[in-house]
Amino acid sequence: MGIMIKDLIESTDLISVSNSKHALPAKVEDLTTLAEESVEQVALPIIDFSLLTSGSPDQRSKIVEELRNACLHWGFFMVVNHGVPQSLKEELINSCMNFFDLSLEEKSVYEGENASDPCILDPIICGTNFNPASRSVSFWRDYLRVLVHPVFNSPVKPEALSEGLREYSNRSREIMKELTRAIMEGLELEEENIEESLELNSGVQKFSANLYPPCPQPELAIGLPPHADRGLLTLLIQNDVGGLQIKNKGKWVAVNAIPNSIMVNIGDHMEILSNGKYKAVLHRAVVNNKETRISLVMTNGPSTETYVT
Ligand SMILES: O=C(O)CCC(=O)C(=O)O
Ligand SMILES: [Fe+2]
Repeated sequence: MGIMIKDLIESTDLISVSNSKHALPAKVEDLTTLAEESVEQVALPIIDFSLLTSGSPDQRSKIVEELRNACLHWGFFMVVNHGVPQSLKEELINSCMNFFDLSLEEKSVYEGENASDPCILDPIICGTNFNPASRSVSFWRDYLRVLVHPVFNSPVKPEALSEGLREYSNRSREIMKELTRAIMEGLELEEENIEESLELNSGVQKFSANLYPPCPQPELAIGLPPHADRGLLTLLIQNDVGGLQIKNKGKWVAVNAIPNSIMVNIGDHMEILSNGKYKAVLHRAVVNNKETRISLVMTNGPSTETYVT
């Protein structure tokens, strides 16, 4: 496989990324907004998940209303009291870090047979956006992507990854279903049974670990370019290093998760379900020159058989 960024910076003395494929042409991005300090930090709405599942009817209605406002004005919110133990989050982050620490040879098992065909998803794929053979722009990110539902997959190494991933897949699916129900309620589009009509119990869950090693010239590179997510809702957890920015009212703002929260955002299927009322908001990841950032992202979609209208 081609070298990954983590292995590249560990094997060489990379001090500059300008004139390399990691540097962005000024036209692609407004570079002045890439430096962390030039972007305003905002506090996203906080949703108390426990009140949805075990609050009084009044408490639940209040959360439904808060979700409505969060979806309408931000497309991103932080969920607290979600029931995912902090220990599971830490274990998952550690085992993903350990995965990236494997040798290139061990990681290359997951190069992906269909990597060049976006229509075929490999059950497990690991790679980087760095392509030494290409002159086009590439991004400062290594990744591992695993399809975890309806069929569960996991790399065999490190061993702890598989167990944590299965547990997190199950728990995040429950959170996603409950949030979807509450969001539908807030839209007054209460379907008889949203789980059934979207076949959520056989929904597609894709897990990605994104690794952003320190970059010598972060102002010239980007971790992940602006995009909106596929699916209904995306759940994101990360280590303590910031880097996520979202586009809000026409400008980029930095969002930092409060400890022990899960960041959730609207995907394009939810935008369609809400008849365009809730937008799948653009977001991107910037990099820094000090610390490695890791984000663990679970996208949750309907089943492959469902037409979302
Ligand atoms: O790393 C992040 O904060 C963003 C990751 C992301 O947006 C994605 O994987 O879709
Ligand atoms: Fe994303």
